[in-house]
Amino acid sequence: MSQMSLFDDLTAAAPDLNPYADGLHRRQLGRGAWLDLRPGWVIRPDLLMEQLSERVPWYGERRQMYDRVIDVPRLLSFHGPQDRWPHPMLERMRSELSAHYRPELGEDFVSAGLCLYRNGRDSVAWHGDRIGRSAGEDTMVVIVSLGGVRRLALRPRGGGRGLQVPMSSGDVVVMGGSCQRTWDHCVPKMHEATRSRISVQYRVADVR
Ligand SMILES: O=C(O)CCC(=O)C(=O)O
Ligand SMILES: [Fe+2]
Repeated sequence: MSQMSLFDDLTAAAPDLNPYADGLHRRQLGRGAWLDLRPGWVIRPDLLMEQLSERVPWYGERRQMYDRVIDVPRLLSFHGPQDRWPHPMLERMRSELSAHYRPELGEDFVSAGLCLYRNGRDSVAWHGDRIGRSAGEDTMVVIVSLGGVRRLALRPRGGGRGLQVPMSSGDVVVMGGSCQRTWDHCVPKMHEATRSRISVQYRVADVR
């Protein structure tokens, strides 16, 4: 094997990123909320998914629900600005997203929240990311989706017509403007068999 083809083989084995602005599309939701959709940002997303499944320190969470304690139906891992992040691609995505959105957002994304949906029974219930500044201010929450296809469902708070956005491996969805205050979102359970999925969410300081 020549040097060149050996080099090609090595680089071919790594996840990578397409230019973010290519194929980026904004959709206005109303009430000051919008979604940015960037399909196919990550190159070799399933490889990144596999590497993250192994390297991320996943933990389960239990929550009080009325008089019972129940398992949260997904695994989690949270990485703030002071932490060592478990994969260099997580930091590279953070800095490319920050560079793209900084002029509009006025600050950088600083945290990566990861969720692992092991199968179609794992899910996240209706909520807005309203812990911290996002309770009263516009912000952006970025979702990078890896692995099995799932849907992000959104509905206006207080009623009205909702929508569903399919998220495939390597796709990015950004919830922007007033979205966390004026809309709720969820990842519904699926009845069909589905591959596991990892969601990486980037947020600014003091937003959860
Ligand atoms: O799985 C996703 O992409 C969304 C997760 C989510 O909404 C959250 O963790 O706040
Ligand atoms: Fe959320």
